[in-house]
Amino acid sequence: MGVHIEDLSFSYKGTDRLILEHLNIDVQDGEFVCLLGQSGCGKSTLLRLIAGLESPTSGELLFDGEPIHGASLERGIVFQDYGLFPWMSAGENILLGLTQKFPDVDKADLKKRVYELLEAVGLDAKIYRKLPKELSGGMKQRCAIARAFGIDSPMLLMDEPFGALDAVTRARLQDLVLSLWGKEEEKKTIFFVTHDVDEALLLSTHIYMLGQSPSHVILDERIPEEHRVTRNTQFDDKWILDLRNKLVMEMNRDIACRVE
Ligand SMILES: Nc1ncnc2c1ncn2[C@@H]1O[C@H](COP(=O)(O)OP(=O)(O)OP(=O)(O)O)[C@@H](O)[C@H]1O
Repeated sequence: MGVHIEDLSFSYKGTDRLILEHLNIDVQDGEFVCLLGQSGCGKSTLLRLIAGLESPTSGELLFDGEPIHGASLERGIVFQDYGLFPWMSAGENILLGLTQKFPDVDKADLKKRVYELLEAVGLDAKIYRKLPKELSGGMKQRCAIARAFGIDSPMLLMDEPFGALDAVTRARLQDLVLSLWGKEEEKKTIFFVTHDVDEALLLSTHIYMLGQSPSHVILDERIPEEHRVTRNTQFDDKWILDLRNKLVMEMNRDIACRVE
């Protein structure tokens, strides 16, 4: 489902510092959107607004044409720190999400679905009974992704989900999310926060770069289907390389503005 943001400004309650100012965003159903920008520029804040955890100070924020009022299972969230309850097993964490979303479905059927989801994210059935502390970071994030895709929200908000992972695990999970997103007939709309230009170019169909203080959109780039790249072709496409240079230059310019 699409998101339309018009002239949005935002300050956290009890403060008068503007974090976001005159922000405009237009995202269509099924797009994979990456939010790029320097640390502290307001990417997570924007995600919290779309999640319904904060409300705009002024301006318009519409989800599927309607204003957002509070959090909803229509918009799943995946955090960098996995967001798993430490006292529940991995399987129970995934099951909890399914029970909340599908309260009328038989528990045994939901449990079966948890095993299917574990398999879909490349985890052994034995993981069901493990506590999060017994799992590696990559395994925990696979569980969080299984939970998010299991809930089957039309929109997924991912806040630097791979930021704490090593490069190899990160690459595997990028491929996993892309393949889960790509194989769905009705694709989820994904908002994915990252600092990493190459990650954004690999994953997204649409990139927004946010500038700092207060944050606003400094670049809005859609990646046409014919220029979608894979890990192996990432550096072959001239159009993508030009876009990469543009993104890196804008990011550097934004850092320089801040330093001066
Ligand atoms: N609850 C809060 N109350 C007041 N200010 C906040 C709150 N949360 C974040 N901020 C401020 O809002 C600004 C934007 O923070 P935000 O976490 O959205 O940035 P970010 O781009 O996601 O950063 P990073 O990439 O480092 O995660 C920062 O200056 C931060 O200090």
